[in-house]
Amino acid sequence: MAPYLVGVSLKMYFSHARTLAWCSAVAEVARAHPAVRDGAAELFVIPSYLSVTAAVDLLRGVAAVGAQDLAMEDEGAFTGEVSGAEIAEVGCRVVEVGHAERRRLFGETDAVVRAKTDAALRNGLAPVLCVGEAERGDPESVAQECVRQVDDALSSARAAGRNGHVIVAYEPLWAIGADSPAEPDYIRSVCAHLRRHLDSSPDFAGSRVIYGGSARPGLLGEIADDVDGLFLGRFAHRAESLEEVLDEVLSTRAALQAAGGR
Ligand SMILES: O=C(CO)COP(=O)(O)O
Repeated sequence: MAPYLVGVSLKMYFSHARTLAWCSAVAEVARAHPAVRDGAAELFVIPSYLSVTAAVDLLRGVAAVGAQDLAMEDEGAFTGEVSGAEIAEVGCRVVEVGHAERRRLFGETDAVVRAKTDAALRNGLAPVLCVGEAERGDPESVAQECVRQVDDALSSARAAGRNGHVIVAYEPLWAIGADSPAEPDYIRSVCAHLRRHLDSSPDFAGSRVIYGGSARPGLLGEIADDVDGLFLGRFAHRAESLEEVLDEVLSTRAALQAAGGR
């Protein structure tokens, strides 16, 4: 059975000191947890840039670390930018691309997302490619729109003949920062469609689909058949919540195994 991927973005919520304390607490939880020890769960953590190298050290052996953004270029006169090359150099394995907040607040266009996805893959990083619809719709058309976003984001990398592992984070924009996630059936339907689509792309074999948008303890068991994991935000700010999610990975796998699924 493939491991569930449990990712956390800390966005810009924490100070450096709080990030270090959180990473230490998460490392302790993860080291002791059978879901991580036995490979049932795979963790990744995405702090802000300045905390990335400390997080790599604190989480070594228990969680991959990533950055929340990367430059389109690999080096040069680009003040304020951080290259995928440097992100990989300091030990990151993943990088977020095209998060809804970057699109909405910082003007990231589809062209930028294409270039950053290519930059991630060019540097051996797995892009955590964020896709999602602006408004709640019918799951079939939402899925088609998400597939369009994925294919658009991957198009430059494809044209350059790249392949690799992509983590598609399905995040309905209306569920980000909300009180509750999208309904389980809605999530399942969109994610199942996205998974079928990725499975038909041999150049990105092994790619996974995770759900984010007010994801929290209690959700995984409701959607587990059709997703490869969760992308958590606010509801992972307590290390205990992450522990609950890891508990659910074990109970969910046991239930699926008993039912002969996944
Ligand atoms: O955007 C998200 C993760 O990247 C989701 O954030 P929240 O879970 O805080 O809504």
